[in-house]
Amino acid sequence: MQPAKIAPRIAPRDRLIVALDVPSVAAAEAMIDRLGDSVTFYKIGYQLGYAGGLTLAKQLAGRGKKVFVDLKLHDIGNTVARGVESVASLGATFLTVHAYPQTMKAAVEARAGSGLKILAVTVLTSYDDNDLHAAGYRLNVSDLVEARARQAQALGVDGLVSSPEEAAALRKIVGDQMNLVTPGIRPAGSATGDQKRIMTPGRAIAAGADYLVVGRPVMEAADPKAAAEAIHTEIAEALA
Ligand SMILES: O=C(O)c1cc(=O)[nH]c(=O)n1[C@@H]1O[C@H](COP(=O)(O)O)[C@@H](O)[C@H]1O
Repeated sequence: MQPAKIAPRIAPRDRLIVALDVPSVAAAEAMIDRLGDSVTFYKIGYQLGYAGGLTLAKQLAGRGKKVFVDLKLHDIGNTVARGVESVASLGATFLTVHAYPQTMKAAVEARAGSGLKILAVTVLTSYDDNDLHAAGYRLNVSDLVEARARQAQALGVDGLVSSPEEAAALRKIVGDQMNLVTPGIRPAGSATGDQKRIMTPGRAIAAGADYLVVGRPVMEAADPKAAAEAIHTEIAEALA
């Protein structure tokens, strides 16, 4: 595959974002200790966020780690805006919102003047065309991802969350101005689980992804640090 344009500004080791999908701050801290220098960027989502994880997010940012707060906000504009302001005060780098126009507009306006970047979730990586149709959509995954990417770009959103399967097409649409953040990463041989649109780390980077979000392949590995380092090796090889 022809490598797509890759944003040069991101330090290679910051391209791996590990999802701290654990039930407690204690479990998260134990994993952070185990991973040590091999992980610079952590994602805190529903499971940990609702169990004290937002306080941990602030502490991690204070300790020099980058933090992605994954709350996938979607509400009336005023509520989204006030929520974004609260997350901005944590010192996080990324916050997710669902890619609906009112939500994206409110989030972008509310993050102004902070260091927080807004990521719009296009179509969840656990969805395929049949799942979208079952939810009442007439568009296929690729068409809906592209339509939402165009809306997000027009509204000034900082980045997109999609499967790496869409990364090459998205890069052509949004150029290198938006961060492409891709979950659905599965190193060769690892279990797919509930993900449907997946790629290996190396192929995702070659397709144009800026950041790879990885949960279970690192968090459930017998040696999480070795699993993270193996992903760094794949990323480095794809960038070379
Ligand atoms: O926003 C996300 O981070 C996200 C969007 C998406 O479309 N798919 C997706 O898997 N994620 C998150 O990425 C992580 C993937 O975890 P694993 O499937 O265990 O690697 C989870 O924390 C998900 O919540």
